[in-house]
Amino acid sequence: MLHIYKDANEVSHQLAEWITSLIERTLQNQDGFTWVLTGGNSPKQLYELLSTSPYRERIQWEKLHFFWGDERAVPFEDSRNNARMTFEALLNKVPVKKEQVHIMQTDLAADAAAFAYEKILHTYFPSGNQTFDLVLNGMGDDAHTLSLFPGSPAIKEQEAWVTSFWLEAQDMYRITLTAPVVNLAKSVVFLTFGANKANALQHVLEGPENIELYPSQLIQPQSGELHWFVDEAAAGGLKDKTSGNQS
Ligand SMILES: O=C1O[C@H](COP(=O)(O)O)[C@@H](O)[C@H](O)[C@H]1O
Repeated sequence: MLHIYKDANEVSHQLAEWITSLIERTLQNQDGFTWVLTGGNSPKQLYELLSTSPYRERIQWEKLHFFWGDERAVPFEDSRNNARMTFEALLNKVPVKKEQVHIMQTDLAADAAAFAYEKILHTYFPSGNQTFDLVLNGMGDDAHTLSLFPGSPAIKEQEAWVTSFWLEAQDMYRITLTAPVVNLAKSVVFLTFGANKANALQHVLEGPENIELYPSQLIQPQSGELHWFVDEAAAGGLKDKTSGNQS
């Protein structure tokens, strides 16, 4: 489902409400909530909002379990590290214990970190039939999501839930969840705003399938929900701007 709002600020506020309501509804029927966080720049305002009233008080933080969709294989202290950004914007400001938070261990070699992370995921989801309650994704202006970059080996992974690879363009290893594990989630939501994303969004939502060029097309939950929270600028290239179901 496509949700279009005026600007980045409104997208972030609306998504903060949507996520908080999802957590409240879910915890009425189960005892925990597993949430994959995204990195990059787009979610910073969202994270900061969630750490403040009314969301801070509404969310039962002690029942949440946090994961990341991807990581730059740089030390936690490095400003490019996704987990570091998330701690600064959210996790340092809310009452969560370290046992609830599962960062990708960038102090290990990337392939070892991926292997270790996959083991953690299988302890949470032993059946392998359904995974996270929520996956929050961003999308780059090149239509990448997570660290599933155009032309990268990670977009071809059909078995492993976590993989790693050398990203030549950024001179670093990346560690990422793969499409198979994300597509087993109950809800996946993309947070995408800015005119620089319009071309990619139009191709991803309305263009022919081409996952090599537009990896975000890989994210098609098998039984879960797929939502896009976007602003008018990012939606500028869409032929169909009606909020509602998109393929
Ligand atoms: O490199 C990354 O980019 C994507 C998109 O970031 P954004 O700032 O354009 O939203 C992000 O979702 C991912 O976690 C990150 O590693």
